[in-house]
Amino acid sequence: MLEAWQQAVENLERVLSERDFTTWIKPIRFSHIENDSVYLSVPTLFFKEWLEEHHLKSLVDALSKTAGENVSITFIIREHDAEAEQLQPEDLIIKGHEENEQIKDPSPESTFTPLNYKYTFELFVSGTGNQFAHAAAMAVANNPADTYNPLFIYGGVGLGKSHLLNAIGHTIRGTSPELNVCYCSAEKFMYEMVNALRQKRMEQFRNRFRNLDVLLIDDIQFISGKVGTQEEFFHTFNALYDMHKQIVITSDKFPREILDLEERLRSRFEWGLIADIQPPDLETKIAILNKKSQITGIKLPEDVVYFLAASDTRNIRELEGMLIRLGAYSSLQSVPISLDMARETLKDILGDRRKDITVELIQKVVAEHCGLKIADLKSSKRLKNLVQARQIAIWLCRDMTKASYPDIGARFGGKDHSTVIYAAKKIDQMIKDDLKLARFVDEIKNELLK
Ligand SMILES: Nc1ncnc2c1ncn2[C@@H]1O[C@H](COP(=O)(O)OP(=O)(O)OP(=O)(O)O)[C@@H](O)[C@H]1O
Repeated sequence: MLEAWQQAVENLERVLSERDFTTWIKPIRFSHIENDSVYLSVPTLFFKEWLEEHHLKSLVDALSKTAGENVSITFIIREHDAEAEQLQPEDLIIKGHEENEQIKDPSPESTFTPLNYKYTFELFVSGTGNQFAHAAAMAVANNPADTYNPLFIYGGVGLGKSHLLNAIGHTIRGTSPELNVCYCSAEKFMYEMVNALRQKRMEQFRNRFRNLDVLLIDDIQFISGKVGTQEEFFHTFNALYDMHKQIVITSDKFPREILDLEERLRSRFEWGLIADIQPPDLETKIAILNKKSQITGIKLPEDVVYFLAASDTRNIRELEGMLIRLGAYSSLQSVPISLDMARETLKDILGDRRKDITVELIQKVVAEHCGLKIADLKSSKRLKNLVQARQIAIWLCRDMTKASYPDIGARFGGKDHSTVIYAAKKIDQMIKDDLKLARFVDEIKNELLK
């Protein structure tokens, strides 16, 4: 069986990438056979779990082939892998690991994660919610280590943190190509560290990170609860900070809210400037959509831009997702993007969150917002403010509920369905022409979606 194993390893070397083979197969040792299973020893628990998840099938296939029989494999952890044991097992577990090329590349000479070419300042729309973080990022990009250090950017998912971090990197690389800039997610930092430990090249790892001019670390909340990674990052941080090198960190939480983070790291994150990103308002969402539609070439009519911007999207990534979906649908089905098509195509995405919204709820919230009674909305009174409130309520019912036109008409005091269509169209038009009204309607929508 030992010979079969050696042959299997040789065969695997031919089919796997050099990187995968060196990293994952080479360190495996044949141990013994017990109860019809081949026992292979590996350096760490992390290694064992990784192999089980990613390479077990190829190992079993390769060994069964060379052994001429079906074999099963059991991994055991080698004793006395001293350096690797410095880390706690829970510190070695990579959660939600993304299998992209950069993360997969653990070789000593692996480069840092490349910057995303789409995430530049030119393509970032500054608006309410991100203005402060945007300005802080620009200041740091134009004067690294001379303004805010560290710069800590935090905010909810998909609101542009990575975009700003990459933009800082692009600007510095453009203006000061001599500076050594590293963009790296906290997850990748940990992953590289684990590999360095296993391959006994911690010195190389430290030299790489501690000789940078600019360290851009994305999603630092990932190191929460990971003791070994926090320790290493602490020393990296200190080394860079003491040498007046720029550090920029992003997180989905304020430093104090990151659980299981050592106090000494937490306080360091607060040494420089903390800038938050809040969800964008309607105008910013419209500007971002217009920018993305320019970049992607997916042309959106104005009413669709408003429809997307005013939808209850939680973040910009989702907004982009909807744009891409409309673009794909339009090109695959050869239909132009229109408001009706957008409603239909996105109903699954938007529908779910709206199932609790009823005509009655809309009437109540609109009446409250406009200082009217629900009965006024249902009446036939023609006072200007009343007519507009009624039309807004009807428009919201069409947009946010599944009620049909006749149904909506019936619940607004027995109006016929052409009145409902007219009201909805009127507001469609007014929203395009009157930003104040658009904002007002958006406020009511937000209230309904709370
Ligand atoms: N102000 C903006 N202008 C233009 N595009 C933006 C803006 N904010 C976010 N985006 C876009 O939204 C998408 C998500 O942004 P990004 O990945 O930077 O979010 P994030 O805050 O880092 O999210 P996560 O918490 O998931 O890491 C990207 O495609 C980005 O280009």
